[in-house]
Amino acid sequence: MSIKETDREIILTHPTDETTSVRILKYGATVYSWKLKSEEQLWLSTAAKLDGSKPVRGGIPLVFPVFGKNTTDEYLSKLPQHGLARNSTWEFLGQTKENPLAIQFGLKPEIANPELTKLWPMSFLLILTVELGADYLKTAIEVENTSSSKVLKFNWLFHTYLRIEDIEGTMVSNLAGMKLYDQLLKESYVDKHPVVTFNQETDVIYQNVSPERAIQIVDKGVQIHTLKRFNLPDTVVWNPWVDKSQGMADFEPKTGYQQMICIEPGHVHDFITLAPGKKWDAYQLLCKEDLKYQAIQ
Ligand SMILES: O=P(O)(O)OC[C@H]1O[C@@H](O)[C@H](O)[C@@H](O)[C@@H]1O
Repeated sequence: MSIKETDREIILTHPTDETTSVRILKYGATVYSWKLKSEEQLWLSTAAKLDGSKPVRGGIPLVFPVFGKNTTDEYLSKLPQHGLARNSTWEFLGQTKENPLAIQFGLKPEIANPELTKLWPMSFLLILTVELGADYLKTAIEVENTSSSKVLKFNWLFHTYLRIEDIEGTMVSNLAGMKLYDQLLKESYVDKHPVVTFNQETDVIYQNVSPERAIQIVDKGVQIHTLKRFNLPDTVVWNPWVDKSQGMADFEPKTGYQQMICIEPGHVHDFITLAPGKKWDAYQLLCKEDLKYQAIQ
């Protein structure tokens, strides 16, 4: 059977290759494992809580309706960092496609975390589609404003933790020449480096990254992950390095920052505003592709 449902999760196995699978928790609709030909592609902390007591440290947590901690909006500012989608239990809606195999999860205020919807009393419907291909994983989101009178204002982000071998031998290509906001320096500037490399804590938001640019994670000259995006103009690049990892109780092992890099496609630099009854959609696609350096404009 290609789809297995338990109380806490859904496990998809590729119909023609049982070494390719994806596991999704109902809590947060969090993809927490993606094995491609037996090899795990995502990073997951060994101390991650998978019991619904806390957002998952690893995999692909979903960030909605706010990225980070908002301080200005009347309602969004009341929500915890990264919103309410990653700490709500979603409804499993079932299979939508057989080949490639796809399933859906839904979230609406009636079933979302009541402590949080109380703080952000908006009408919305989120549909997450997870599609498992023989050589890719696609996560697609549709947001609908189900209110008949109020505008829905939100951020969206796939908080993707990719597994890598060694952060110091890793680089990220095709972000050069982009404007970024450095969340640590609290400064904006244009990244003039030909590739992104890592030797300290990094927390930056690249803005207006063209969808034509496939973001590639390269380990010692070899492509290990390729990330494609639709309707997600911003890309957050995050690695907590030594001190920040020490401060996160659910980040284990403490040396784990060497084996992970978060490349997070989203719409976070500004808010999406949806008129009553309207829908917005976006996706990220993780795959493998030959190394391709794209021209810097
Ligand atoms: O600890 P959290 O809430 O999961 O956030 C982890 C990180 O998420 C990243 O998206 C942010 O850019 C970082 O600033 C943040 O530290």
